[in-house]
Amino acid sequence: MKVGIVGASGYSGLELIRMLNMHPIIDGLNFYALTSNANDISDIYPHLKSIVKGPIQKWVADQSINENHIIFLATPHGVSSEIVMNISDENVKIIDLSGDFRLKEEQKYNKWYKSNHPCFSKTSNFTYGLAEWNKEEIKTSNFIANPGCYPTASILAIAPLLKENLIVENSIIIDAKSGISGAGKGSNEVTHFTNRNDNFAAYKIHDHQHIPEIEQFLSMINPKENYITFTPHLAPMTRGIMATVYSTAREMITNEELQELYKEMYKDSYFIRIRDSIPCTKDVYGSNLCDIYPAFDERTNRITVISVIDNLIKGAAGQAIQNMNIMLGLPEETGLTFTPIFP
Ligand SMILES: NC(=O)C1=CN([C@@H]2O[C@H](COP(=O)(O)OP(=O)(O)OC[C@H]3O[C@@H](n4cnc5c(N)ncnc54)[C@H](OP(=O)(O)O)[C@@H]3O)[C@@H](O)[C@H]2O)C=CC1
Ligand SMILES: CC(=O)N[C@@H](CCC(=O)OP(=O)(O)O)C(=O)O
Repeated sequence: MKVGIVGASGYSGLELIRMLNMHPIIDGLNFYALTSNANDISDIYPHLKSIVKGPIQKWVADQSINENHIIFLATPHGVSSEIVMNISDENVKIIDLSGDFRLKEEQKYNKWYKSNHPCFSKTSNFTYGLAEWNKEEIKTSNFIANPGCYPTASILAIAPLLKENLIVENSIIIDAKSGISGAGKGSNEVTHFTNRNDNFAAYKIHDHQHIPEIEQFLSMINPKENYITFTPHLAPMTRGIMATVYSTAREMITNEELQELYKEMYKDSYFIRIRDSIPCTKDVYGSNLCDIYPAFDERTNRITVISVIDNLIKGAAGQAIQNMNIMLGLPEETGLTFTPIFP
């Protein structure tokens, strides 16, 4: 099985390389990038020396396709859609990590991504790759839109409550914190050390591209759910996302009942751990796990759910490999059973 990673020089691409290099059924990796160019990937990433070998090449539409059975697009939005637009081979499997094929309404894509989609009609071929809720569809798909990092943490936290119709419509507030690697490898004012170290900041209030993605999926679970309030923050850490999700309960529920509901809902989900203590980002650091802790506050009638993931793994590359496993008929955890890194 030969796999191509487009965007191999980026952060998610590097995580794909690390994990696919240990994957039991993958026997060839090809690397592609835009400007990065090297005879061997370890020339630009010395930490890979004598472990991973292979040149970084330019992606050349149909020629590069033929070199691979599966393609991961770890490329920015706008770039993934350009690449897909120029692929004519319907048999290749594509897993796109960008936001280009997640939204099912063209107007929403153009509005929230602030650009016109070059091939929106191709979106209907893509399945949203959140395996905990969509596994059957993923099994029969050749094209996967891998969920965004914030949507992964947020949807996994709140979906069980919507499925059981336990919360008041449009009462969801998501307060999310991300490590800086979520912004990719580029260096700019946002990622600058002095702006991020010892600092905490909110951004894109009411304007983040993950708002329609979360709303779209939640409304599929419960059609009455239309609008969320979502505020992302940058935390002074390299990796990790914590989503703290608040909603108003229709009726009183005990913490024990919440625990039972979540455990039952995710009993077949290898990567979800329902916690009876409050999780932190390091509990899942470097793993494909998502730890979830639900709690009811009888004074306010609100439910708080905390969810933590590693943005580069369950939020990107690990979830993409989980999807590949399911597409290939393998157990979803194949090659992904490593423990988190703590401390
Ligand atoms: N970082 C994260 O936590 C998450 C990221 N994502 C999504 O995953 C995708 C990748 O993100 P991330 O790894 O952070 O990004 P990076 O900025 O770290 O890397 C982007 C990569 O794309 C390559 N690239 C850009 N344009 C082209 C092109 N025209 N042809 C081929 N390669 C190209 C770059 O190559 P070069 O080095 O040559 O410039 C680079 O390797 C994005 O869509 C992002 O939104 C999703 C969830 C989480
Ligand atoms: C910290 C940080 O900057 N995070 C990125 C999310 C990365 C991601 O998942 O974005 P896509 O939906 O485009 O794939 C952001 O807020 O835009």
